[in-house]
Amino acid sequence: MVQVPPPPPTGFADHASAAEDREAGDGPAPSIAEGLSAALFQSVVEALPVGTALLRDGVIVHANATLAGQIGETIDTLIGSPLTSYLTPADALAVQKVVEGAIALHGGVPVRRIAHIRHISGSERVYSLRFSPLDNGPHPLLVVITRDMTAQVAAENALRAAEGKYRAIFENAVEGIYQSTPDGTYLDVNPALARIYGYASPAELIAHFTDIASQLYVDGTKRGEFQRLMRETGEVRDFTAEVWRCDGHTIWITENARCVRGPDNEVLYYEGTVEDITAQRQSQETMRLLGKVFTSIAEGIVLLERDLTVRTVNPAFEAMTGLLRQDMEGRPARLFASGLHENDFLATVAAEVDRAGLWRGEIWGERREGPPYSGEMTVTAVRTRAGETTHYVAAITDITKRKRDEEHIRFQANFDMLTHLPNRHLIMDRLEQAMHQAQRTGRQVCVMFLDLDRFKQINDSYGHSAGDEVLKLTARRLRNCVRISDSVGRLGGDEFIVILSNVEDQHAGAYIAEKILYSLSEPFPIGGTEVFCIPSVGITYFPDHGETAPDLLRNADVAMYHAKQGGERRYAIFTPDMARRSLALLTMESDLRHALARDEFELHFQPKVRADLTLIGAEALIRWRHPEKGLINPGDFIPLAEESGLILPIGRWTLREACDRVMSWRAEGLTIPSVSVNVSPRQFQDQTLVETVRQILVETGLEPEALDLEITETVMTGDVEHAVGTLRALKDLGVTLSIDDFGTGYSSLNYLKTFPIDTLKIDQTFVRDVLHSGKDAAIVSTIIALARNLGFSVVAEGVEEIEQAEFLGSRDCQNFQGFLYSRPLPPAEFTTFLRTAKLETATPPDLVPSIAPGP
Ligand SMILES: Nc1nc2c(ncn2[C@@H]2O[C@H](COP(=O)(O)O[C@H]3[C@@H](O)[C@H](n4cnc5c(=O)[nH]c(N)nc54)O[C@@H]3COP(=O)(O)O)[C@@H](O)[C@H]2O)c(=O)[nH]1
Repeated sequence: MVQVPPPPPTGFADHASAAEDREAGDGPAPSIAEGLSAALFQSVVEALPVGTALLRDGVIVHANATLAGQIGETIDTLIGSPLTSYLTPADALAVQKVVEGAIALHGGVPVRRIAHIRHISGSERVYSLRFSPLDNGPHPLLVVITRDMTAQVAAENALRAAEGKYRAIFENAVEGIYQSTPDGTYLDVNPALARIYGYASPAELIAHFTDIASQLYVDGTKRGEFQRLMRETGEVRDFTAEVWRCDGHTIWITENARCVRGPDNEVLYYEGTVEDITAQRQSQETMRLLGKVFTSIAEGIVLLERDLTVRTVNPAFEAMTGLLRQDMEGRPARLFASGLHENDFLATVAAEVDRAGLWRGEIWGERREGPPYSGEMTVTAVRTRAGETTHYVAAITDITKRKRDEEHIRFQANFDMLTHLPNRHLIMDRLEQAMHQAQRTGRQVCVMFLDLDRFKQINDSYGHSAGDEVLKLTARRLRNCVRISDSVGRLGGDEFIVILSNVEDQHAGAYIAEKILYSLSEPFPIGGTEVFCIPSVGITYFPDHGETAPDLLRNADVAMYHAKQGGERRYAIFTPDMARRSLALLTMESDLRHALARDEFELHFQPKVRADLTLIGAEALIRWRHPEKGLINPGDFIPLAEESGLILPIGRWTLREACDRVMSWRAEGLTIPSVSVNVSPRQFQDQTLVETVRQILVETGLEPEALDLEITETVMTGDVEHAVGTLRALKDLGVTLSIDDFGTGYSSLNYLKTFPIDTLKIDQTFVRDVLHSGKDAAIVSTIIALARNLGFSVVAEGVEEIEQAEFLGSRDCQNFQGFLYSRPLPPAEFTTFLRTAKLETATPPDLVPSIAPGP
């Protein structure tokens, strides 16, 4: 049975009105308004837009129309019903607890619950139930005000859902998202931005940045640019910048941001997104670089479609072939010179690339104009991940020059560049081949070693290009002297080799040597003049004179050396004895190298006298006191010293020793008007000769006019201008000059008048037979007359008999040197000679021409 509640207290209306007024408030229940009539209060409650009920023990004792409408029942139906009966079970339980705790509520804080009220129609709506106790006691009266919250809760739920959604986007976005202040701090950032900038969390990032301009951007001006855009346009789009990461590395980002403004258009903050485009930029950069590689690489690159039409070519290919990219693109590739490759060559190459992944080889490439080029081509395939070929890349290098260079190098390796004859390497190879052939046929091979006798002189006198010309002409003449099946090679310098293969006997060598000597005895026309350059030829035969190519060559060299010793226009066939002598010479050369240091040289002196036995001078003649071989005469070692170059230090020693010796004799009161010293051709060519003479004169104190230098006629051949220059320079020092062995060489009468000569020495070979040979007598008479006419002094050497001296005197030669007066003497003996011989001593003026020159 429903217990009828007592009538509401007078204050109910007041209370309800106050509850309506303060429905959102959380203060204690207001006191019942005073001054309102109960009826009016009832009306007010009835009119309230919120449901209102009085509950006692949870049962509705009073309800207004709004509550009735909210439930869909009449007020009468409601009264007497527990409020919880209109609620969902879960809510009913919660409300029941509130009702049960109503006593505790009294005088306390109103309690609000959200609950679902079931409408009679079956629908449910969400309400805010606000309970306020009206009195105390075991069964307090509760005012409950119900307000429909369905729309608000739905809106709040929707908002929450939306917020959750956007928060999730914010939290999980791959792009960085931020809100930042115009003065350069972050208000909020998402985890992605923290990640991009290398921070552990958004909070760490936000805490770190106090000035974005200086802390974020590598280029400090970037932030200014960002802000300018914000100011001017309110947004930035695709704003690219390089920024610092937390770890000190830099990355590239792109930003899109906008300016968020307040109601007064003031800037509240910036919000924007950040994308890390480092990888993208790197790949763009890589693409850019690859593009650059493609356009700037020196190799020609052709990109081919699968069907072997040209996709594109690079500039290097255009430059290499003259073919234009626009003419090639989209067309079947024309890479190879027609006629030099099979028509389907490219297809064959592509098939090989499909099979093996690569093709590499040499090609003849086509050019737009001109001959084909020699190319090195590498073709590779561009494949999909699935392995399907989409393109081919052909890289081509023009190796025409390299090929030519290789050819040149091959030529250089085998041929002498000057004469184009086979060089040592190739000629030795040919010799070996000829030896093999001879072994098979039982025949012989003839090896001829040639050396041009005066080549060095030509080189020194006329220059290297003249020397080169002589070598080229020699090569041509040699080739003309032999059969096509024979070989001619150049070993280097002025050394040539001729190989006669398949010779029957040992006459062939001599025959060809004669032929060569005859051919090379013809003058060589060089630069408007003619020079002579005759070879010495050494001959060996395989197998008699050596079983290996080097042996044959070495023995031919030995034979050649002997031919040279025998004079010009000579050839020699090798004999074992020659080898022994060569060895002796080699040993001597080695000893000679040590002789100066070991002080093994000495000078002997031979007087020069006038017919009245006045001493006019002495000739210093070198001797070598060999520790084992005893005294060696200059004839046996001077040629070797010349050849080896040792003559230069030996010559310097001789000069100094001769001058010193004269000074020593003078110191002993023995006067020698003049000392003659031989100057060999090699010494004469030496650039330092004049300075050496000057120095020695200064250092020894000998007056220049007391030194006479004997040179041979050979200086008149070759570079005469240079020779005259040297002679003049020597003369300028004050020394006198004699031509030694006059009549045996190539004296040109024309040069005789040019050369600043003082004395002609008639060679002893003419003097020797002057009494018995009319010709020699005539030559001697002629030389004397020539000297007289040219204003030279004349000395006859090799005078052994008084009759010879008388004959010479009768021909107006008054100066003599020879055994008749004295042999060359060692210094000590020469001292005795000076002291004991009954000789007058001439003073230097006595050395001037004995016969005055004619007008
Ligand atoms: N570059 C140098 N050459 C030199 C030097 N010393 C000598 N020589 C040259 O060596 C050649 C041989 O000289 P040598 O054996 O000393 O013979 C000289 C005389 O001994 C010899 N002579 C002198 N009188 C007679 C004689 O009456 N009968 C005879 N049978 N021989 C005689 O003649 C040589 C002197 O010759 P020359 O120099 O031509 O006056 C010889 O060519 C020397 O030049 C040196 O230091 N440096």
